[in-house]
Amino acid sequence: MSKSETAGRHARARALAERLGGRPLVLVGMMGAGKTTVGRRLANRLGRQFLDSDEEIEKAAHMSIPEIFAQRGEPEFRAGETRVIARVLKDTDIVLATGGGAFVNLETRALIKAGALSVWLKADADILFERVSRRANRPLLKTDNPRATLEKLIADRYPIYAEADITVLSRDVPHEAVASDVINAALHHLKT
Ligand SMILES: Nc1ncnc2c1ncn2[C@@H]1O[C@H](COP(=O)(O)OP(=O)(O)OP(=O)(O)O)[C@@H](O)[C@H]1O
Ligand SMILES: O=C(O)C1=C[C@@H](O)[C@@H](O)[C@H](O)C1
Ligand SMILES: [Mg+2]
Repeated sequence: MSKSETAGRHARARALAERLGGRPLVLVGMMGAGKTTVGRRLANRLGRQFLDSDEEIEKAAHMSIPEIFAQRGEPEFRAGETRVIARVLKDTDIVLATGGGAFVNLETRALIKAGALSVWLKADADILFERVSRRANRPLLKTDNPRATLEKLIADRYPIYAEADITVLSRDVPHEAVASDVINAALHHLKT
């Protein structure tokens, strides 16, 4: 990347940090969309703290997500997710990566919509399936046909994710490039 491209990239990140003011930036979307990996880079570029709701829940429960699902069940996980997101959104100067189901929950979605700029990281089923297949840490996909389960989740959830303020395609390009796409789309959204 040339010096002027790098300078332009820094300038856009600074401009977005200013325009966001005291609003958290929240990434939503399916498991494997890249919310955690892209979110970390985004926070770094914006000079903000990065938080991940899945990690916060694991810390609070002293258990991994698969253990929480197995020992407490999904409803308890969702209740914990809402609590954690309400708590971390009090801190405005953050980038928050949410778990894949967080925005689908009515109460959690209302919390995010009320105070944050929400960004849907969207990817198609082939990309998501390839990415989530790398690690067996998604309890919702522990079914006889994980691909069909993923497609059902996509069909159910995409109309809901579409309620986010902005949609950005999570392409199979370096994470930095997806982070740049988020910055550009957010700047565009906040200008209009
Ligand atoms: N743009 C990308 N190109 C290639 N691989 C990617 C990209 N974004 C994410 N990945 C890979 O996909 C996998 C899942 O990404 P990540 O954990 O960030 O997703 P997530 O949206 O946080 O999922 P979850 O909802 O389960 O937490 C990781 O191995 C990550 O490196
Ligand atoms: O899509 C989902 O509902 C989930 C995604 C993960 O981030 C975790 O929050 C958990 O595995 C549930
Ligand atoms: Mg994640």
